[in-house]
Amino acid sequence: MATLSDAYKVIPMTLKHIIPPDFESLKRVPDSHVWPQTDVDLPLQDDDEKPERSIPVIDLMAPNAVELIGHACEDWGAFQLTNHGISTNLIDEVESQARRLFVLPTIEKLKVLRSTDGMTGYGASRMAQSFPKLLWHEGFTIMGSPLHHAQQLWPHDHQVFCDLMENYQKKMKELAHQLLLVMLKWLQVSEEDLKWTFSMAQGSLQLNSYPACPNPKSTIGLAPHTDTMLVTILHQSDPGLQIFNGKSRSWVTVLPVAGALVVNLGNLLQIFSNGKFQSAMHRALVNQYRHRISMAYFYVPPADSMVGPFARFERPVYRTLVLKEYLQIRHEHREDSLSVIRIDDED
Ligand SMILES: O=C(O)CCC(=O)C(=O)O
Ligand SMILES: [Fe+2]
Repeated sequence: MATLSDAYKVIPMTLKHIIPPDFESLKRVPDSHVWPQTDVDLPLQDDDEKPERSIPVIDLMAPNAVELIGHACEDWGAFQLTNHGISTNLIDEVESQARRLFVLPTIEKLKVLRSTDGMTGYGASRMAQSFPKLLWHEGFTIMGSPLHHAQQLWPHDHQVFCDLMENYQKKMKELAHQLLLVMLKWLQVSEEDLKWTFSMAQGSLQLNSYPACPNPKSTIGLAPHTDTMLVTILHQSDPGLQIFNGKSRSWVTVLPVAGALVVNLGNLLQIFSNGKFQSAMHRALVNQYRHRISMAYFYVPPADSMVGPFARFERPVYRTLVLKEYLQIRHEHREDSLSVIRIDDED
């Protein structure tokens, strides 16, 4: 079975794009990180968003959860989820371990720098190299056990970090699976259609750090993007996440709701659902006073699995291809990758 790491080996990053700056030492935003105003035109303000304009908050245990989730996937490609069964305690502990990592001196964090063709470890986001400007962000990616890296950071004190990160991934994987079953039900697709994914699915946990920024309006944490995989389950306790509302053509803030997790759909679900579900365009803004941490869990099929609209869709609007091949297209065409695999109407 080919893994995601195998697939990304052939799509290496340059070192320049992997090494984040020593944010702590920056008293102003360097030119390399200054974005054109049009890209950060909506500064984050506590009072500028009415909750009803933003993505829905859905109780997973509600009797009509399937319908609510189905509609949210169609209208927004994202929602906040409560009553999901993951304890607040676990989430808080994982966040505090993530913070423990990111507040280490840069020289320590560079000990676990991701390699140019690697998936795991410390570094800038993979998406960094597709933009002309750099991002006010640093990340740490985990797939399974983070032991190898954790023991380099904390030779005598890494067990808590490892146990929490492994436990969190296990819980996230179960929740992602459960959510996909709900989505399949709404799409009237049998579980069999994603059987291979379910039995071989991998996941990756992306810890995100957005240090407090001297001039938050001039830069961006994560530039607008959709996620590539099936679903992303995100925790944020400080605001910063925004989702693009295609209907009103505006960015809406996703204010953190205590205990809720944000679910957003990736490109693969848009493909599998034949465009009935959409992958949500989103971005992360930075702020002047708080060092914001978020945790994103990506649920990923094996790299050699087939990706295409479910068989129940008689007129597929996307062609079916191997995930590895899609990842290459995605790398080359970024947000246009779904149009590249679209089947034209006249055929
Ligand atoms: O930090 C956030 O709110 C967003 C993170 C994100 O979009 C990602 O990791 O892909
Ligand atoms: Fe994302």
